[in-house]
Amino acid sequence: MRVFKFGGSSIASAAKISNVAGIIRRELKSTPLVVVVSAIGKVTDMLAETAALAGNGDAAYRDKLEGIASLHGGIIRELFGTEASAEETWLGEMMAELNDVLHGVFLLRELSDKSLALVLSYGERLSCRIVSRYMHVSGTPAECVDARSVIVTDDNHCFAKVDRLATGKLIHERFRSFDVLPVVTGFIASAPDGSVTNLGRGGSDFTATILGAALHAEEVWIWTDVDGFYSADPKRVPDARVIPEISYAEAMELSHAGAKVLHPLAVQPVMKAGIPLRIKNSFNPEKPGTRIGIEAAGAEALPGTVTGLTSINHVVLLSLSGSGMAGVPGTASRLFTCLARHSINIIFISQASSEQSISLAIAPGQASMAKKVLEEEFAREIEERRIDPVSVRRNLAMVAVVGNKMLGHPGVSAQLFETLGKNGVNVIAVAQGANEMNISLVIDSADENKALNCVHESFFLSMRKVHVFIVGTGTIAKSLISQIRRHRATLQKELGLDVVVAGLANTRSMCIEPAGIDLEHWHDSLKPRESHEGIGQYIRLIQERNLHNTIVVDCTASRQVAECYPALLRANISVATANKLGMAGPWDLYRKIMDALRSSNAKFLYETNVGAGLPVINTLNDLKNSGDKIVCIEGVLSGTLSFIFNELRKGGRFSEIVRKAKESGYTEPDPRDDLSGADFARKLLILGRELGYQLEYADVECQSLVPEPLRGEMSPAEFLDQLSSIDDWYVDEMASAASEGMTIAYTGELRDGKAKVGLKRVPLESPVAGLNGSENLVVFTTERYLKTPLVVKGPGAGGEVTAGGVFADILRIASYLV
Ligand SMILES: NC(=O)C1=CN([C@@H]2O[C@H](COP(=O)(O)OP(=O)(O)OC[C@H]3O[C@@H](n4cnc5c(N)ncnc54)[C@H](O)[C@@H]3O)[C@@H](O)[C@H]2O)C=CC1
Ligand SMILES: N[C@@H](CC=O)C(=O)O
Ligand code: NA
Repeated sequence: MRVFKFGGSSIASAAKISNVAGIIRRELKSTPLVVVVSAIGKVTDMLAETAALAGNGDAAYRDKLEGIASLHGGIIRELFGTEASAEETWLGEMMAELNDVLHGVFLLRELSDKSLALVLSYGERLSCRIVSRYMHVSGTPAECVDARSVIVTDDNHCFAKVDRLATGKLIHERFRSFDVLPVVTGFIASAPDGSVTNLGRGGSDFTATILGAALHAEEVWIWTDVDGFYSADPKRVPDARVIPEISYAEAMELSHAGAKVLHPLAVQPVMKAGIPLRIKNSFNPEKPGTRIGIEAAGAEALPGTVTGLTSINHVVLLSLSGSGMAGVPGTASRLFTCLARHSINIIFISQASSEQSISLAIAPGQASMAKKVLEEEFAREIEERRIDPVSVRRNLAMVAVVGNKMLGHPGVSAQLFETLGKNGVNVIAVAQGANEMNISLVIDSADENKALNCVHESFFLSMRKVHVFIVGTGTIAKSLISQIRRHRATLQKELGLDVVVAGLANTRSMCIEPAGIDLEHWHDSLKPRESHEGIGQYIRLIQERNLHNTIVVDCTASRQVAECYPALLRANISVATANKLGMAGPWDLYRKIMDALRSSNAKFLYETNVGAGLPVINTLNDLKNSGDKIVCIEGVLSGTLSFIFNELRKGGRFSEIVRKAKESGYTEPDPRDDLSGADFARKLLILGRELGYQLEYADVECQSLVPEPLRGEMSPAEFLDQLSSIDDWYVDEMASAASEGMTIAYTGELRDGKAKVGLKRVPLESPVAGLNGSENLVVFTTERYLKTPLVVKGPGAGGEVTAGGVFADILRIASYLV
């Protein structure tokens, strides 16, 4: 025999009741059933509101009551069709009776718990009769059983305590044998004087497990509108999944803090009797649901030590602190007694061993009252300054990780705090009981979703996500997007890493899609930006989204974007950038970035700032961090300038080569940034700063190849059109150098904190003269690499190699985050 309980959501309409009837009929084929029903969805709330209005002497209760009558009337007419009249007559009688009760409450303007319990009982009495009659007329003989005849309680009317012994006996007698399907009212019971009581909100679950335990049911199934206990609230954690099996204790831990699938009290009767409970979805009955039993069976349970996460969205933290608390027995006792006296429920408690402070989380609605009564209780100590005024911290949430197997398993809290820390979630208070089944944390409400998602991913999922927000949709960004698109599945398979491009923006348009932009058609998702905040709007929205493992990737050449780095880092958002205007920006910006980075848990990587995808910055830092001393860094660090002279050597014309460099994606958005030497100079500036020199851009000696007349305001296109005026000069210059066995190249050098870039004649056999295409050449002369310098050489510009370098930086950040 099984006991089935259907919640209000499962019977909220005629169609849903008929669906439930189908489930019952199907299951009856394999085992006898006892069915428990809640009130029809929302009806208990409507009854409570009606009663409250009547109690306040507000005649509007009649309209509410009318609403309740017509809700049930509609369902009856739909279910019973032409046979509805008998049921409608009965409904009319019930409503008249209820109206009398409410009228009394209205006249007296007094709503006692006893009257409220009576009013609320109509919800289950109505639903039970409707469901049982419907079963009956649709071919399954059934009868309505009023639980008041079998469940007896004390006289605490709205949260009554069950007399288990007497109840057990009555249940036995009533259900010793039954040949028609019993449909029992959930939630309600009777007091010793015969008045109606109820078992507290959600009490129908309790009715079901009391019946199940007394009748030695083989299982108790709670039918609801979700597939079972989720590993976290699916509304907040999209990747949450149904937990196949959990223990009774875990179910209680999970249902205490917010997971509203099951009333925690309901677990006790079946736990004692060792009867499994199952949570099932009446709208998805094929799903196995969650089985709650003695031990979570290994095979089916999710791997790992943590079973589930829960959260309470709004709590307030009260702290009682003061130097006069340590070593004074009785303070805690007075604190708790005082709160208990005022019926203030404590959700969370924490006291550190210094005994200087006790923190409590309570519901926000009780905070002011709690502060007031505690300050009265400790008035003397506060006056004598042994205890401080009670501090109240609002806008907080409580998150808990729960699991049987956390007991004696080192590393769970380490993993928990590490994940939160890397995501910049500040933990305000912590509590873990010695049963080690639950670690509860109080955090800022704004961080709740982020915390739940990163902790959930860390404990439950083999696939870890990073959310990438790209700025810029030009050459580098385009290559990056296509590299991520092509390589994503491999990363998922081989590294268990999902690189989700959650945002894109350029100067005019943007798109934010936390679940991931379709990278095949990313153009279509870009929408014009409405606000005039510039990129600030995008950055603000990224911060507001507050997704876990967020990386902003800068593929622009914009100063405005670079100026956002400090704020991003302070918000614990990591940055990977190809844009040099941060690291080579004014010293003040550079300092701000470095300061923000030091105080942040986020990462900031910029390998492509120098030599594009070539390992220049990482190589330099490896040398430096391992104790080598850099004597000199020299070579060619401009892909564009390298390309120009490599092509001139083959006989090309200057202006045409520059055009080709631009078309090949080597140049800066404005090629004058390359020809002026500025881009090269910035790279040496960055390397100099890496070495600890306080350099400004102006400190770099820089020779410009932009002809004087072309330096003014003009578009890159106009500039290119006018550039041919200097083609002949280069032809002559190359010829003159060649006549001496030399060639010209644009090179740079950083030595003793001094940097310079410019044109130079070099022998034809020198390595610089042997470069091809956009190749860069970086020569590190160090104490260790003195006779034979360390050389990094390869293409130093272009979409694919640069995007590859940015992608590698993203993956470095990801491997830190996940
Ligand atoms: N092209 C190359 O070989 C290399 C480029 N880089 C750097 O990569 C960056 C991008 O270069 P490319 O893709 O070649 O340039 P690009 O001109 O093709 O693309 C720049 C993109 O940034 C966007 N953008 C500019 N200002 C913006 C703002 N304020 N807000 C939002 N979006 C803005 C533009 O709309 C455009 O989509 C530059 O900083 C460059 O120095 C670094 C290494 C190599
Ligand atoms: N425009 C740059 C691109 C790399 O930073 C160059 O030409 O080197
Ligand atoms: Na590089």
